[in-house]
Amino acid sequence: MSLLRLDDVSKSYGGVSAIRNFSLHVEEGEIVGLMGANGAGKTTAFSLIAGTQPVTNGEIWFAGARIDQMSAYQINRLGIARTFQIVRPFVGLTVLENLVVAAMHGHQAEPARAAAEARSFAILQELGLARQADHLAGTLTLAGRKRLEIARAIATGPRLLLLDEVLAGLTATEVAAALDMIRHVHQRYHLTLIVIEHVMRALMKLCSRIVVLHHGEKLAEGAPNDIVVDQRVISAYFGKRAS
Ligand SMILES: Nc1ncnc2c1ncn2[C@@H]1O[C@H](COP(=O)(O)OP(=O)(O)OP(=O)(O)O)[C@@H](O)[C@H]1O
Repeated sequence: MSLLRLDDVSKSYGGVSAIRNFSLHVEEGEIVGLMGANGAGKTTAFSLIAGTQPVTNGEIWFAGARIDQMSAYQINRLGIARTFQIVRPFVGLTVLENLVVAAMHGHQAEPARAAAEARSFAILQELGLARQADHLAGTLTLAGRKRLEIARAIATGPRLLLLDEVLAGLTATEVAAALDMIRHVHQRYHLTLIVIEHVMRALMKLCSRIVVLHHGEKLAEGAPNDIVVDQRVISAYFGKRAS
C-alpha cells in the first residue's frame, strides 16, 4: 500500500483551475521530486496534501486514511509536515524555542516541555544548527532560516515531509550542504519526502522519481535520467526557462 495516494485530484480557486485530475502514488521511504514552471500547481498540490486548502474534486489517502476532508491540524497529527517557500519562523523566539513549539504539536507531540526541549536540541544537532540554538531566529542567514524551517517540520515527528523550494536563493556551496543534510535526515528520521525544486541538478541528485506538472496537469513521471531527455518536458519546461 502506498503511503500517500492522490486519486484524480482537482483544485480551482474561483475561476482559476490550478490542478486538474492529478493522480500520484508515493511509497514509504521514497524521495519524489515535483517540478514545473511557475504557476504549474506545485505549491497547490502541497496545500491540498497538507490540508491548508480544500480539494475541489478527488481523494487523498495517507497511511490508509482518507485525509482530503481533514483539517491541516489533523493531517499534521497523522504525520504529514511541510515547509513553506517563504520561510516564517517566530523571529522573536530563539532557534531552540522555535523547535520546542513544533515538538509540542504534530504526529509525535511531546507535551512535557523538558522532553520537547531535549528532542528539539537533538534535531538541531542532526541538522547542524546546535551552535545557534540560543540565537534569535530572526538573526539567522537565509540558509540558516531554511534549515530551521526543515528542523521545525521534523520536530513535529512526520512520516511524510513536503519540502517547498528549500534550496531557492542559496549559493552553490550552501545547496551542496543542504542536499547532504536532506539525505541525512531522510535516513536518520526514516522519512518519505516530496521535494519541489527548480534546481534540476539538485532534483537529479536527490530523487529516485520526478513528477512534472504543467498548467496543473501531470505532464511526465519517471526516473530523473528519463525526465531530462523527455521531449514534452524539454519543450514545456526548459523551453520556457533559461535556468
Ligand atoms: N490562493 C490562491 N488564490 C487564487 N489563485 C491561486 C492561489 N494560489 C495559487 N493560485 C493560482 O493557481 C495556479 C497554481 O499556483 P501554484 O502556486 O500552485 O503554482 P506553483 O507551481 O507552485 O508556482 P511557483 O513555482 O511560482 O511557486 C496559479 O495560476 C496561481 O496563480
